[in-house]
Amino acid sequence: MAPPPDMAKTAKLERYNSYIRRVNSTKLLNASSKLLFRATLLIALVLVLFFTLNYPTLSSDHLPLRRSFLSSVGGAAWEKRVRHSSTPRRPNGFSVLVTGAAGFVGSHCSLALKKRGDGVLGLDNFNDYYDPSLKRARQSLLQKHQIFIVEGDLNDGPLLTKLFDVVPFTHVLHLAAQAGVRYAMQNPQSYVASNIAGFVSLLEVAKNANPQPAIVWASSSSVYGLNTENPFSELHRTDRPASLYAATKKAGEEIAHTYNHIYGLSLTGLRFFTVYGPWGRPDMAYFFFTKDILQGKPIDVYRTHDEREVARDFTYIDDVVRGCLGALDTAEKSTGSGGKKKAPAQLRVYNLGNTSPVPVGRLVTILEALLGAKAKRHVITMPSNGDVPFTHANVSQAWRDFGYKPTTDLATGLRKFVKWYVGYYGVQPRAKKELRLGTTTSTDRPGESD
Ligand SMILES: O=C(O)[C@H]1O[C@H](OP(=O)(O)OP(=O)(O)OC[C@H]2O[C@@H](n3ccc(=O)[nH]c3=O)[C@H](O)[C@@H]2O)[C@H](O)[C@@H](O)[C@@H]1O
Repeated sequence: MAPPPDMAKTAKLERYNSYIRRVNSTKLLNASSKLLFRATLLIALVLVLFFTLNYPTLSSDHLPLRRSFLSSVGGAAWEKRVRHSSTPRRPNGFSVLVTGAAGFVGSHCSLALKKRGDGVLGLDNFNDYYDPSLKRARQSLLQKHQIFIVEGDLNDGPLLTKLFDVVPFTHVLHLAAQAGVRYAMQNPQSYVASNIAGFVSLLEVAKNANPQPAIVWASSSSVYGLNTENPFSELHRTDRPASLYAATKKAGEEIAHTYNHIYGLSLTGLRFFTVYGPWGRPDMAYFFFTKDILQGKPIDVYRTHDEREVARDFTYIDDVVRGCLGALDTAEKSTGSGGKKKAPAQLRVYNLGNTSPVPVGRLVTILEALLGAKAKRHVITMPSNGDVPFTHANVSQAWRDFGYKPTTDLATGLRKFVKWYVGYYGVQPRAKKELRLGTTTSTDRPGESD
């Protein structure tokens, strides 16, 4: 029997309503799964960006990805900046790639080269071994002098290749490194990554370049290690490093030999002796002693196990810059091309020191006078941290080959450093008046802080 018409209508309405509910819930489901999908995509993107930009090691696998996110590399405008920065402005001027250009020695050398008309392109990874804002301030200073620093890592082979594709560098001044003797016990891998893997990465690209550049690079006085002959000569033993830092620099010298031997690269290693001065490195003793003395904090002054004072051949930055430029000026051309050696090439190593060691206690006394504040000296026996008791350079070879002659004693150099320090950090030393420190601004040129 057929239902009465009213009931049939109600049943139809009921079926219609349930159909609408089904359609609505499907729509709702579709909408929420779309939302879920988008949210997941967003979170994944944020995670990729986070890990890419914060990846803490120098793993080359991740660098191209990181670079493409930073997107500062490549493109016509970028290449134009790279070329402009590297173009010399004097006849027969050099075109120099300065690695570690935002570093202490790197920034000073870049400015000195630019000033005399050479083209300079910087490369720096702006790592946070010490306050990166100081590196950024040096970068701004270089930028004012038309020096462009490419932000990238030595272990990024494709980036280095790209740079050499764009510019036929005549020279490389390789100063990028993991510095610091004592920190090597805390972070050994960073020394291997920068000073060994990074150096090999650079040499691999340089040997394939056409023309091959001549390379001048920073070794270290620490390679003398447990050497007791005095003053240190390039002819002395360097096979007893006291720290991993020294071992990686010594490894660099051996690696330089290999690339010179196989590929005809012209290579000059410079053994720097405790370089100090304006725009210096905050991890070095003279720098953090200054900070701590001003803040009334105690400082550790090391003495040797046989109760003698620890001493260093502290070398002022301007002297070292002259040494670096002298080494570049006398570097012969590499002899290979396209990865093939054509003839024997130049291989050199030089001490760049001050030739007059000063005990650390004396350094503190000079700082006290300049700052007008007494240091809270905590004299302790040198911990087993890779430090050596003394350094003392014989620089006769650098003098003979490029006229290297240090001219700045520690008191003069520290006065220039303190003058820069108080200007840069905006502090007032009590001795300001007596010592005529004056003030300086953070825009002072390195090497011209007097
Ligand atoms: O000549 C070099 O090759 C090296 O010079 C410095 O290494 P270092 O001489 O140890 O310089 P600082 O760390 O500034 O130490 C200077 C002196 O102060 C001493 N010192 C350091 C720290 C401290 O708390 N107390 C102290 O008495 C050290 O033993 C050393 O004798 C640089 O840090 C290295 O990167 C560089 O390669």
